[in-house]
Amino acid sequence: MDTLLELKSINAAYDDKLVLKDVDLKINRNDFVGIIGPNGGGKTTLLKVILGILKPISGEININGTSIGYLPQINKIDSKFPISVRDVVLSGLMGVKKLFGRYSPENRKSANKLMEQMGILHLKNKNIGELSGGQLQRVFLCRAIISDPQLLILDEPDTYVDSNFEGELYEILDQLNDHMAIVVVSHDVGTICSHVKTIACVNQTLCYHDSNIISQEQLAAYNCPIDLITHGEVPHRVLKHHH
Ligand SMILES: Nc1ncnc2c1ncn2[C@@H]1O[C@H](COP(=O)(O)OP(=O)(O)OP(=O)(O)O)[C@@H](O)[C@H]1O
Repeated sequence: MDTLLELKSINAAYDDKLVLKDVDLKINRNDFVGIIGPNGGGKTTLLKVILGILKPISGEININGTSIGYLPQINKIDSKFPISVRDVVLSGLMGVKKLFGRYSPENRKSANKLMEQMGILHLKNKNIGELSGGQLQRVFLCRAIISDPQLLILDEPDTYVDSNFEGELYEILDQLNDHMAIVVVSHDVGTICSHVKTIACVNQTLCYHDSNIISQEQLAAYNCPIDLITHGEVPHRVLKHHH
């Protein structure tokens, strides 16, 4: 079981406000981890620490040279920046060698294939400022996976997508999980639990749950807010019971 990433006793803060406290997390090849927790609980901060965007005040991070693809929260992206859909997707290859400073025909082919798979090929020459939230989300998902990273990190990938694409999105993630580890943050506990393999609940501290089935009692014990759960009536959002 190859470890792609390990965090040990991480404390992270903004100014003097402690946001993550004594967090341990290990991601192995083929893991599919869902990160849940209340608003302001520190989920995005945890991703920032993993990505090296935020330096923790203490603790140890072992990345072991793992390549990481990242889908940021779409509402935090400045879509006024003048760049085409195709160029955003290709920019996911920034670390990959270009032929004479240009993207190779293979690069362009894989960008087209991904855009087709996500249903956005017809938008390839559009400026990203002209897209809807759901379209933008697909563009940035293509960008995150085009380099075929060992670890894919997604911060609320389903915020703007409709329920049709949400199903497709998780099918795509399932396929990718055959050869890459996935960490996904979501507020939709029901949806996330039915797709991931394990769950980490983040509310300043991190509680790791080695299964995708989690009861209300366990959520409460992990300090995760029960009001995150949508009860009964809404299809596909019923939380599985613990056996
Ligand atoms: N750049 C920043 N400067 C100061 N405080 C910040 C900054 N970013 C986040 N915080 C604070 O840190 C805490 C954790 O924020 P974070 O974004 O990690 O939470 P989250 O679990 O991702 O929340 P949400 O579910 O609302 O996206 C919050 O109290 C937030 O106000």
